Amino acid sequence: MKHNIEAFLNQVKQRNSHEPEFLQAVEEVAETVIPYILEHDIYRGKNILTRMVEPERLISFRVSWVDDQGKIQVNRGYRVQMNSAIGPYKGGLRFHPTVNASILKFLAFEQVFKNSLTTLPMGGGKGGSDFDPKGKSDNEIMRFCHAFMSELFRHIGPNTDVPAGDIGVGGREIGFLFGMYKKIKNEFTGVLTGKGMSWGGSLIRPEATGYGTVYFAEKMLNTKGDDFKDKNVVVSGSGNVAQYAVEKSLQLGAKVLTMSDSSGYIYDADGIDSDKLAFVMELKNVKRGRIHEYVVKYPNAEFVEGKTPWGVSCEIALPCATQNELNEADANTLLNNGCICVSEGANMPSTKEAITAFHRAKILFAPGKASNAGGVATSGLEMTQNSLRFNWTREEVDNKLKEIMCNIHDSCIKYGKEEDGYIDYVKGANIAGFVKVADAMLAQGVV
Ligand SMILES: NC(=O)C1=CN([C@@H]2O[C@H](COP(=O)(O)OP(=O)(O)OC[C@H]3O[C@@H](n4cnc5c(N)ncnc54)[C@H](OP(=O)(O)O)[C@@H]3O)[C@@H](O)[C@H]2O)C=CC1
Ligand SMILES: O=C(O)CCC(=O)C(=O)O
Repeated sequence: MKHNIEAFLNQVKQRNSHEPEFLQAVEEVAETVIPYILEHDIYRGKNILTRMVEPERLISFRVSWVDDQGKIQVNRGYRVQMNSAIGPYKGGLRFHPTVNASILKFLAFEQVFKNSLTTLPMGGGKGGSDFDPKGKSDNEIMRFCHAFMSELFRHIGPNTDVPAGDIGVGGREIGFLFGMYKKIKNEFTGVLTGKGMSWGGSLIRPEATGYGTVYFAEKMLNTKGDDFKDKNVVVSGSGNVAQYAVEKSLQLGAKVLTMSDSSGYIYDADGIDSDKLAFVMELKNVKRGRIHEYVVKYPNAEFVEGKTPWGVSCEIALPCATQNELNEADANTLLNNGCICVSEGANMPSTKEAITAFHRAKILFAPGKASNAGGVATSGLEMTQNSLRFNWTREEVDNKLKEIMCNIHDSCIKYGKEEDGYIDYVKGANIAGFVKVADAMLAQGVV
């Protein structure tokens, strides 16, 4: 068994030697899925995982645009179309200076499993650019988005590939991207999700990833007869996912102590209540400011520069910023401080060593592909509403989101429950995600 995993990983390493994040994501899946493949005749000898780690298509393109000084700028754009066995490619666009093929392939690979877990008919993809939105004017953002879509449009479509937001891409960017797609194609279709409410968006989509992450954590806690009430929660990030993870934690009666951005974190021992959260939302979504401005408004809180918040004592940790933001030392600190539950809002925020520490301590740990699947699931619901040309109410969408998160939790138990009763959510999510995609690939033959 060990030999099969090593041989497989060596082959993937040879082909993708300069892609550490992609290799990290593949390794985590291989370690849990290869044993399952070897135990099941229908999957053995079909090279399914070898096919799944090779993107069906990886598009890279030049994005030229003019900045406010009249200078011509050039960025690189990408779309990784990873797997379309169970539906059109689906996954976000990330605008961040660190974006490269490795990051987008890891995200697209994770997306295949995540989308399968939602039970909705969506394949996996991801895209973006090394464009840095920080400090850019609205007009620069618009010109960049229009230039990006002037190439991307030929590779996507409502039945082909449906992008959405991710880091650096929110409602504003989706609007500009949609506007250019509509102009070039002369059609009004559900080609993107995360759209505004007056032009095809779904209620609850902005909230869905953060809410879903908390719904999943609550389900995990329920297996121990526990819940969010009166728990101390530490959150990283202050963007879309973090904001709504904080909101839902507060609604469930928890006390949220931290939020962060790439400059550091704020620690508010009195708790970030709903008024303080409204301030953060205005600061981040409208003023596009930095998290340290929180302590100017709320001087009882402190700002810790250049650090992540994992040293703050808590029962529940919600990493909602970025990949590999929580390492082994952080995991041990969280465990020593009494943390009992980690639910990933971000994609792959915990390193492999951190996950091993959580598993060894047998605490509740949910990998992002299960716990943050509420975002893409609600994108799937947006696609359904677009096809129906009908909008569901806030309550209807929220109930469907809860049901989907509940089903994902059940799938993780089905494939991840161990003999001693401990639930390995990593194993559960990987195998459950794999089975549906693998069955579809087998049915469709070698294509
Ligand atoms: N939006 C969605 O629906 C979904 C998002 N996700 C994942 O959730 C995570 C957050 O995404 P989202 O909230 O949408 O993105 P946003 O752009 O809205 O927010 C990102 C947040 O993370 C921080 N951050 C980004 N990069 C780093 C870094 N290198 N170090 C420290 N902090 C960093 C940002 O700080 P700063 O402003 O300083 O850069 C910001 O606070 C990502 O991993 C994304 O892939 C997963 C599922 C769905
Ligand atoms: O809503 C979507 O399609 C994308 C969400 C996403 O990028 C993710 O799940 O990581």
